[in-house]
Amino acid sequence: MESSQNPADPTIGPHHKAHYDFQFLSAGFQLGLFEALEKEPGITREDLSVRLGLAVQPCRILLLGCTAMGVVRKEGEGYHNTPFLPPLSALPDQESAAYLHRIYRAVDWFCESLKENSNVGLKNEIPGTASTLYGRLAENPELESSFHVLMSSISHLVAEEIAAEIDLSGYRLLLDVGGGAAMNAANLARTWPDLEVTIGDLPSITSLANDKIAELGLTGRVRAVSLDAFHDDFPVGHDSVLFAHFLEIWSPDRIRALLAKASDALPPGGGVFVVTPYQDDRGTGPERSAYLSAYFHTVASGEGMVYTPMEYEEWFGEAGIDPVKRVMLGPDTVVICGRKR
Ligand SMILES: C[S@@+](CC[C@H](N)C(=O)[O-])C[C@H]1O[C@@H](n2cnc3c(N)ncnc32)[C@H](O)[C@@H]1O
Repeated sequence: MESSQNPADPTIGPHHKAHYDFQFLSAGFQLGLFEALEKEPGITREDLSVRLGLAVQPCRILLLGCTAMGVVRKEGEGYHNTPFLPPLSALPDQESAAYLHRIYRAVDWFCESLKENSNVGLKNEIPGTASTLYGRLAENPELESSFHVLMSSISHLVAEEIAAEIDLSGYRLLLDVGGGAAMNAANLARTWPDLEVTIGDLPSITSLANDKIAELGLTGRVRAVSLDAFHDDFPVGHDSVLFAHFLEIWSPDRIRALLAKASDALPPGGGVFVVTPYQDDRGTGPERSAYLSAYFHTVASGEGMVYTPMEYEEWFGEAGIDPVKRVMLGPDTVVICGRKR
């Protein structure tokens, strides 16, 4: 039996109270509790209530929940973060926490989204008229910038591994479709000194990406251009295409169309690399594939989910791309590598 089918505690117990745990964590981030404890370890409850702008009793309730969960520790009268927190606090700075809070609210519409087969969470919680999260972000510049801060911090966790594990030694010009704020492009360009990278992303992102590229001193080898992957032709002349954290946003039909477009734009032997969250081929997990699928369906697009490597390999075949290998990056991310016939 695969581990994803065999959770440590198979009872419903921890799950039916999970909304409380989540609220303690979410409030801790939003109110700056963990940041305050990082700056002033051992601070007392009374001082914390002043720092966080909370009345004494609400602050006490927050601390009770966080210590009960084990994310905060009390020693004498002072409070400390525990080692359970850093993987989380590494992600949400205040800006990202504000963004995540919106997403948490939107995911509350999961059941309605399943019934309507549509991203009801996006429609009800993120202002704007576009049908996808990315379109609505373009309508909300502050939210868009928070999204990219957060996305970069998530991509950062695997970006170095991607650069270490994907062999681009045979390629000179990579097209990074939906490349966002250049996290992967920058790492790949640093790893492969002969490589040039074109990031194709929505117009609202390109100047953000180009500023980042300039800041990293990579202008000349990395550039961002405006590309709507569905409606524009892919720029010509590239010998490899990267889809990182991109294809899973979309439906199988749209993924097939994107892979066909990539294949058409490449010469024979051209490389195709899909970096995506991992779902095992039997469709049983891991957990992160389930969470992210709920997110894509309820918020991001209403049409995507985390697919299995086997599905990508079939879609590669239909597009005239031979699957070459799968590379796991930790337990939750896979790179599916292919070569155009
Ligand atoms: C989940 S982010 C991934 C960013 C980056 N590849 C990474 O791994 O960090 C998805 C990206 O797709 C872009 N995007 C969404 N719709 C797009 C479209 N139609 N054409 C091109 N890019 C698009 C978004 O702006 C965003 O930067």
